[in-house]
Amino acid sequence: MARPSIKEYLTSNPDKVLVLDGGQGSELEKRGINVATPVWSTAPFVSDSFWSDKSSGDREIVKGVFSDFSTAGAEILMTTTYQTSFKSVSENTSIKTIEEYNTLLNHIVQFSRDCIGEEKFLIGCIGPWGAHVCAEFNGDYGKHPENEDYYEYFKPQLDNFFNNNNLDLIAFETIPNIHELRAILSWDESILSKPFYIGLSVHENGCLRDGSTIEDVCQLIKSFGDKINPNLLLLGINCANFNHSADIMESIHKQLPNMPLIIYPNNNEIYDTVKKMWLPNSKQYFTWDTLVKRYIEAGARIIGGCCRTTPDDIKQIAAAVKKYSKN
Ligand SMILES: C[S+](C)CC[C@H](N)C(=O)O
Ligand SMILES: N[C@@H](CCS)C(=O)O
Ligand SMILES: [Zn+2]
Repeated sequence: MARPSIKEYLTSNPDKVLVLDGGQGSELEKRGINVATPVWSTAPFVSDSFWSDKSSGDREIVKGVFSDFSTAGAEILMTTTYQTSFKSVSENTSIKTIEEYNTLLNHIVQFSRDCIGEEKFLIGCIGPWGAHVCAEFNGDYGKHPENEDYYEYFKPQLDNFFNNNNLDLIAFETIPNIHELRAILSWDESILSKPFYIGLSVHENGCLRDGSTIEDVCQLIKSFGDKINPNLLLLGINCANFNHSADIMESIHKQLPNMPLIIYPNNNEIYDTVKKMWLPNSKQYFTWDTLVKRYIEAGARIIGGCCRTTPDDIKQIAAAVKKYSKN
């Protein structure tokens, strides 16, 4: 394989900060793909013509997104599989069986790998349980979130991703609820058998979207002590408000100083879950240059952008990473 294991890479290059790509789903949308569907950015891949017609327009758009994020400086990129859980796919598309589902995931991962080449790292993206019911930005998991069988929900995607050598790292992204976080942390190496990270969905006030404080979250992680799954490589926040992202990172770093962090905020807009569109919010008070400097000082090892960030954002992030990291 052309690349080392990501765990080995981060350990043997302790000053290296990797540049991640930007908001894949929103970038596909900007370029004309309709992702306002129950499967979000999986939409282009569930159409047969995407695979049978090698010159399909959607194929060119997806390739273009990978290519432009790579050229902008991304060294680690994600599959567009945020809302590709078996539940979301089987309830909303013509794909119904586990066999068909595995074929879909295998195709998407191989296509993504072909787009980025063998040198760059590829993340298998998994959205939260709440993505299916559009609760990733309010953390509302119903009356008894503690009773939900999160493993049953994630298992088909996990089984596929953990067996796919094209993937270097697995992402649990935009996790808004502490019960879901507790469940993920409770799974040992027999379930989460290769490197993974957890990206928390946090409110601009610094709390997890369900209202749990960052202290609650860090305490929960500390409570695992040395029983924590050694494959948990990084913790962080994603799709957080741009303006507040560095404050939140610093607060996590203060409480978990030895935890390698990952951060990729959105561009400050707010997602309207009914219209399935991004709405403008207050303006951005900082530049990427200022934020990236603070992220690195607060222990970030991977930095990128989430929804509505573009290749131009990644270019600015890459320049700032070059300026402020010692790699
Ligand atoms: C804006 S994306 C990160 C989330 C999409 C949402 N789960 C939906 O289904 O509309
Ligand atoms: N990485 C996801 C969004 C997470 S909020 C995507 O771009 O679709
Ligand atoms: Zn996002």
